Amino acid sequence: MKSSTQSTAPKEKKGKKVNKAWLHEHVNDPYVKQAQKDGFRARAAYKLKEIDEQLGLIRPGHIVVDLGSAPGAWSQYVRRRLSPDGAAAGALNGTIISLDILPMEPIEGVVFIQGDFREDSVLAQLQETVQGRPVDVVVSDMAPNLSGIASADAARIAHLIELAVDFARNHLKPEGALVVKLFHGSGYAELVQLFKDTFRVVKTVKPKASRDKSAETFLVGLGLK
Ligand SMILES: C[S@@+](CC[C@H](N)C(=O)[O-])C[C@H]1O[C@@H](n2cnc3c(N)ncnc32)[C@H](O)[C@@H]1O
Repeated sequence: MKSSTQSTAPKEKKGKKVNKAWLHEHVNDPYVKQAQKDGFRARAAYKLKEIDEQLGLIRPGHIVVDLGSAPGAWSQYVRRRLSPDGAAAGALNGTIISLDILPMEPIEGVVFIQGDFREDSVLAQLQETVQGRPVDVVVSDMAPNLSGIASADAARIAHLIELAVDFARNHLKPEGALVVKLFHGSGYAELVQLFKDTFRVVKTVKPKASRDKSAETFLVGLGLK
């Protein structure tokens, strides 16, 4: 794993000026600095941390599935939550299964599956790894590569979230929780409705670590209907 704390840089198409501005903001970002100090691979760790602290989702003994896990900051956070002393490599009380299209540097005790969550064979591999055990928490930070065509991008995002909801419906404990990232814009209302149809309680959270100008927000479903 690269030693620098990762985040998503804007694509080249807007020119070098944008990338320079992004880089400036990135290196001065307090969450980037904190992530380096705390040994997290990405500032994204603080988004899940805040959601977890607000709603008390992840506890020692849990089985947690992390979808779209690379480079691994959320998995690192969950790993620490499942250690009795909160240590990065302490005894692990629980199970973490992480999945991403991209490779991910190993995290001690975390089972990693590399593959596209949209593919049946990858879902089958995940199901095999879960071994029929009821899952406590599913978290998904999956974000597709965006094309810039709003309707196509919204459809891709919605598809990934629908698949995560299907997985949660089939594998979560009745009182389990699903956290997904989604973006304001077209398709948002329908996805909130899908959550309301699936879960007893639905919350939206915009963590402080999620940049104000980013349209991203997080939906949390608690307890299957
Ligand atoms: C914002 S990053 C996740 C960051 C991660 N939560 C962390 O804390 O390090 C989004 C991830 O979703 C993954 N992703 C996007 N589409 C996917 C798919 N269809 N199947 C699996 N992973 C996917 C990307 O490869 C990318 O690594």
